[in-house]
Amino acid sequence: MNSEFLDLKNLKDLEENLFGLVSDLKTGSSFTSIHEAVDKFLASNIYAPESLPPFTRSAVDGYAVRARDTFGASEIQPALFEIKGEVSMGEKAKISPGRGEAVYIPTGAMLPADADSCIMIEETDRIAEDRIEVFTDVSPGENVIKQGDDIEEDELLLKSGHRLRAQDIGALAGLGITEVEVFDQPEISLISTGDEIVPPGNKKKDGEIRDINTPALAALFEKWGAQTKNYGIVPDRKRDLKKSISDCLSSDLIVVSGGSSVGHRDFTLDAINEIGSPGIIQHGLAVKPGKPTVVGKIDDTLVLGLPGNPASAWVVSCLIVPFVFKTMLERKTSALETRFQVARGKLKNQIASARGRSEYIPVKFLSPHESNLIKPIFGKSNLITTLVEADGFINIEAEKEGLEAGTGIEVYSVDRDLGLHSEERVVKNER
Ligand SMILES: Nc1nc2c(c(=O)[nH]1)N[C@H]1C(S)=C(S)[C@@H](COP(=O)(O)OP(=O)(O)OC[C@H]3O[C@@H](n4cnc5c(N)ncnc54)[C@H](O)[C@@H]3O)O[C@H]1N2
Ligand code: MOO
Repeated sequence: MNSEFLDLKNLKDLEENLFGLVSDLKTGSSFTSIHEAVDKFLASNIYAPESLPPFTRSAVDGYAVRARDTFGASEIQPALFEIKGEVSMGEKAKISPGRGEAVYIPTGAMLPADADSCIMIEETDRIAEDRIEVFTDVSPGENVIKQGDDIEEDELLLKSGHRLRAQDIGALAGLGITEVEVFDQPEISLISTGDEIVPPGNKKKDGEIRDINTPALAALFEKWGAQTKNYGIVPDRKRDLKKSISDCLSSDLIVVSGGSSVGHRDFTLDAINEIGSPGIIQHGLAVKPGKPTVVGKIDDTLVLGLPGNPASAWVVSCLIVPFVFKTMLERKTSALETRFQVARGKLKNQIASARGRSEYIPVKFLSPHESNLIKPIFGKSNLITTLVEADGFINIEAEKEGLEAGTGIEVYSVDRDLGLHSEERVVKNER
């Protein structure tokens, strides 16, 4: 193949290739405290070791009774109950109500053995030290949280591969699970290439450009649960690039930004092929932006060569890296279900698109709270503020020549707050 003509594969074919490449990459696991576990991925199923709640409890402040004794009670014809005592919070219920008897119970306390329901205190009137009138009837189970209502002993709570959220931590704590087995975070090394690229904090000379990709991608990958290592900026010399990739081979994934095309100073391809096998798996992706994407593998490390243009590097990362993660962590997914947050939008403008590559266009919700109108944010893939302005992307499939105004379409975003901050985040009023 003349290397100047890329063999553009579509995303689905790439995923099939990747699945084979990644599924044999081992992700270790270790036990971690639930206090450290948020956002980590479970490495084993979690079953409830006990029921939650562990005992049947009252859902109200009131009286524990036998429901059948309240039958027919009303405002006009209250039922009379004798108070037998009370249940203390945090203790075993010792007194049980017999026929026509009530036991005072606070919200959350253990229901006495023979009681099956509770009456709210405001439905009663204390007419003597040991006597109440009850103005309503209750049915068995009313105002009661049964043992195991939350979860039964041995029931599956969370599946392996699930990414732990704050509410999950609460459920684990409630069940007395203080440590969980989680997958080790995949390690991603980031290498930026280009003689013109300088660190963001540096003074720059004419012709130099500050590094956008490494900081942006490190933030993105960490948000997805990876550990990132920033190798730094490597000049456009094959020897240097080979050394930097070789230095990072202990990582699960190496992401090289820039140098993925076919220019005289684009060495990603050669570097990967020369370091080890199997080397380059694919060069060229039928995605716009992102055409010169490189995928390779050196021993047990996957290497992703991203186009240097910031929007291209971003789109390709969004399309490929979550798939790699999911495959590594679960080791059983054959297709990617959820890569992004998804919302429905309606195109304000007509959009043209060239056939041949599946195109990803940044869009912005015009009025997130009233309608779902979206407008495309056009700009070359060398720009970054198009992405800052955007709420997400739409996809125009490779075989389509564009979309009509008014078309309803899915908007994909890596942000959880899809569309909610459009108004505050305007970078340029009109492009
Ligand atoms: N003859 C051809 N030229 C180009 C083609 C092509 O098919 N034939 N494809 C174009 C496309 S599409 C893209 S995308 C770029 C990809 O080029 P590279 O991956 O080799 O990337 P570079 O040349 O190193 O950089 C491209 C561009 O991006 C800037 N850049 C690079 N790294 C960073 C960074 N970390 N932060 C900010 N900006 C970065 C770099 O300065 C260049 O302007 O190739 C086209 N050319
Ligand atoms: O594919 Mo390039 O990534 O269009 O800008």
